[in-house]
Amino acid sequence: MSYKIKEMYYTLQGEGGQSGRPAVFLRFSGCNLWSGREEDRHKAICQFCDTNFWGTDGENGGKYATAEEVVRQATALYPDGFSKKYVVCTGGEPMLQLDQPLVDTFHQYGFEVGIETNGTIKIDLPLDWICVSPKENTEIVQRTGDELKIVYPQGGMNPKDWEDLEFTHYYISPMDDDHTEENIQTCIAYCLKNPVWNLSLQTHKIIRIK
Ligand SMILES: C[S@@+](CC[C@H](N)C(=O)[O-])C[C@H]1O[C@@H](n2cnc3c(N)ncnc32)[C@H](O)[C@@H]1O
Ligand SMILES: Nc1nc2[nH]cc(C(=O)O)c2c(=O)[nH]1
Ligand code: SF4
Ligand SMILES: [Mg+2]
Repeated sequence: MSYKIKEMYYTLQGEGGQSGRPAVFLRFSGCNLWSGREEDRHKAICQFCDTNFWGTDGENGGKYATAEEVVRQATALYPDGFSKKYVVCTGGEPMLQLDQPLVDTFHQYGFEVGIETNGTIKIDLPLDWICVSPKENTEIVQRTGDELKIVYPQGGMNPKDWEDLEFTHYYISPMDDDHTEENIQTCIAYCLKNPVWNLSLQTHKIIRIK
């Protein structure tokens, strides 16, 4: 299996329960809810995406022929001799490409493996951290994990409808759009009223890292 990767870079996890943790971000190209082309955004199932996942032209992007090649590149981004490495598989939709050989190889090389997924594809992989971020008008088949992270407000989506799923942490993350400041206030008020939900900020945008 080969892998189409938009970019791979070393940074801090900006969102959710692992926020602040150094990690390699492995951004796969392609998504099942949007082509990634601006001219298609208005007809996409997911229209608010903040990410360029089209093609393989980013930092360390490309077509990788083997899992070993991917993991070797990820390892090279870390300081030498650190044994609790962490890779966040994202995209695009990482479940279109992430497979057992790649997860196994990351584990062999001393990585914990996390994922940021839209939840429309069932995960049958031994992952160390699963973040599901559901999108309106999709069927969520991955209904368990470590964190459920709802981008809010998101059309008519009601976080209450998601409280029965089996996650350890429940996060509300402000929609980044033309009304971000207002959305942050809406999210703060929502968490204070509904304390099952904790606020997650996109801290990498605040501190201006990738
Ligand atoms: C770009 S997505 C890639 C992973 C996967 N396709 C997904 O949607 O979870 C990474 C994270 O960014 C979030 N996200 C995307 N666009 C956003 C926006 N405009 N404001 C806030 N969060 C956003 C997603 O909900 C997801 O949690
Ligand atoms: N620093 C940083 N943290 C992130 N957490 C989730 C991200 C994503 O795009 O999946 C992301 C990202 O793009 N950058
Ligand atoms: S599902 Fe994720 S990657 Fe795909 S368009 Fe939506 S936010 Fe972007
Ligand atoms: Mg991002």
